[in-house]
Amino acid sequence: MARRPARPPKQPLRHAVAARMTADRCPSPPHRAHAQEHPRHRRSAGAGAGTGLGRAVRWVKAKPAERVPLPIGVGLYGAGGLAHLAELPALGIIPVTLGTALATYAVTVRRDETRATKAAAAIGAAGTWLAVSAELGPAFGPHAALTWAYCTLYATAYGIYRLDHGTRKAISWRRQKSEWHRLAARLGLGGSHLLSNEPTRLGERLLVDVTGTGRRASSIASSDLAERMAEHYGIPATRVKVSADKIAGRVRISVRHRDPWADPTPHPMLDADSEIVLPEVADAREPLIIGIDPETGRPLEIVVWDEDGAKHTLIVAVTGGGKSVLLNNKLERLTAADNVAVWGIDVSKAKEMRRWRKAFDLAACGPGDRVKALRMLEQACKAIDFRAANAGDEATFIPRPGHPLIEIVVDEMSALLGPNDNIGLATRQALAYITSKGRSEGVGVTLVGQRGTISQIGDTDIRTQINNIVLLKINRRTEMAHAAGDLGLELPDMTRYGEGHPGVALIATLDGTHSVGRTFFLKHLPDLDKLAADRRPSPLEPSLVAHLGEAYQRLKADTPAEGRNAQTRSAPSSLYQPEADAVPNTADPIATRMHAAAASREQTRRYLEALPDLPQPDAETAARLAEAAEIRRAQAAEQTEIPDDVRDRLLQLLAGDGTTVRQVETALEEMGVSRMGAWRFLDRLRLEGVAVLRGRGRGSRWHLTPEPTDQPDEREGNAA
Ligand SMILES: Nc1ncnc2c1ncn2[C@@H]1O[C@H](COP(=O)(O)OP(=O)(O)OP(=O)(O)O)[C@@H](O)[C@H]1O
Repeated sequence: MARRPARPPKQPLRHAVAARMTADRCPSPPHRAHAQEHPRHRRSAGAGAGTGLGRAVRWVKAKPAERVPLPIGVGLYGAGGLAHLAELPALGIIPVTLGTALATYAVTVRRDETRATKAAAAIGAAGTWLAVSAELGPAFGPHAALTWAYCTLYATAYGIYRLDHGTRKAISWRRQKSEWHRLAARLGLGGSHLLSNEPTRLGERLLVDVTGTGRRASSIASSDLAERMAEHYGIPATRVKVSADKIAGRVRISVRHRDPWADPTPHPMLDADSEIVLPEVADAREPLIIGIDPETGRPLEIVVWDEDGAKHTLIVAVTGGGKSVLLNNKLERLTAADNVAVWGIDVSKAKEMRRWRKAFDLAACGPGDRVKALRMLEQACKAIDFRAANAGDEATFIPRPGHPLIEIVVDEMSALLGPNDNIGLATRQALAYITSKGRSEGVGVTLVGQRGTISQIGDTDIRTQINNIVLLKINRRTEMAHAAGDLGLELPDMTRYGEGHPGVALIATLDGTHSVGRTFFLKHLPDLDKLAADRRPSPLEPSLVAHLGEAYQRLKADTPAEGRNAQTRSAPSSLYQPEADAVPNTADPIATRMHAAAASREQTRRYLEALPDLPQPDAETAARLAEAAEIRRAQAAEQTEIPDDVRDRLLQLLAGDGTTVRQVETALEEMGVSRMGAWRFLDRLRLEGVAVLRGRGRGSRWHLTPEPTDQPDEREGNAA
């Protein structure tokens, strides 16, 4: 059996520690002082050790940017002397110099034109010196005047070289690298190398190669390195962020020397000197800018729509964490967009929401508007069904002017979704439908509250459909897990990140990306009034308006006076009669559950039926709305073409006693026409004067338009 080689004897601990300490103090580049102890430096330190030339080489290599030109200067002077001794012809040197300068310029100009010019100029100057000294001798003139001239000119050139931006950068980079080596030894990262160091607005961002440390980048990122660096710089631990780079063996370290949250950032629309400029007209298809990352100066953005459809967003923070300010920022952008119809709901105090409502398509503001909010959500469900049935070639709804994304914004979500009464139940059901089906039909939801728990959101079915999670100031890390699930454990700790400042927001998406920044300071009510003043709601597509019908028009017309009695439209509590629907206590648990479900459905139905209707608009408004609806209907009919087979079938149905809409829908469904399509075809026939609707409500029927009566002959003929 092969014997394993004997292990070398273990070093005494004292020697090992002494050797490590010497190595740890090692600055870069390597030096002889600890070459014996530091194996990685032994090779380089040994080269040329002891000889004068070796020492000179090491001296130059220690600070190459500063020292390389010095031996070049001496060498060039010597070369001038040799050229004179060898009696080289000056006229031969000049063309060689010119050729070399041109070749150098041509090779380097593509990479960096300034450097190419400087290199060509340096070669030209060196060639000129060689030519002059070959001709005259370097010590030509009284008191070796040519030598003095050379020294003066070279010293001047060296001074210019030291002032050059590139030289200063190289010197500073070398210093940073050697400083990093000293710091790394103190941080337990001996053997690591600085790859880059970029200044940021608040400090610096380092990229470090840690392969030489023998540790994995991920283990270094999750170690206490951030805290130790913060300790070194004397700053809060939250201002140092260490993360593994996407290339293995590298870590990224961001150090914010300045307090990022010291000053609020005014809203760009209210600040003429803002570094971020917001477009006057926003576009829902682009991320909406709601703040700024103070470290990079990059905008803090939130996505409301992408190619996969509308995004549902959950915004969570403790009281005073900055929810309203963030929401104001989002509403400002949504109402500035010409392809978004905002439906705002806040059934709590709704102080801020009331300021924006004139720019909303629909709004429910205040505790008395719970029923209205429910009706709005029901309309959203109808809109989803309608858009799904009339999508044409669009797999996913694409927002554009006159065909807008419907963004339902619910502030104080627990007030709307939390109550366990029948309105609460129906509201949660409607919202669960919207969040699960609305994405591809251009209906998005924003929910705002203090916690991301099911008791606040109301339903797991709603919670699981959220795509964007926005976290502001929170008290406990578990709150992040409530809002973001497992993802919450991987995100920056928002209990500490903002150092207690409100408005510091983390925006995370379910695919794992996140960004952090601070919202623009948009809080004061007069500022909201100023911004909302000229904003008008984006209109829905006319066909959808026609489909939603009178119920939508009434919601639109319902603009209650401020401070209306909160009780006027609240649910009559007497309707809830648990005894009436008592579930029989049977031994079969499935039967008991079925009974309970049926009783609950029945209660909800009775309750909703008994809810008072929204107030009727006044006569003038009603006439205006009816006229507008009629115009839109006529426009839709004008754009409708009836295929011949459908026209024949319709004429058959209309002949005789006429037909009901239901009969037309059923007949055309067999021909692949949607319900909405059936309505449009009937409207088209009416526009053409072929069909007419008689009667109202359920008893209404469509008939062929009677022939004109002022043709007595024909009538008589017919009668005959
Ligand atoms: N981006 C910000 N920059 C500076 N200060 C901010 C910012 N956001 C919020 N604040 C400060 O925090 C305070 C509370 O903000 P906000 O009203 O938005 O919190 P909230 O979470 O909505 O509170 P509540 O739950 O009580 O309604 C504001 O009055 C403002 O002074």
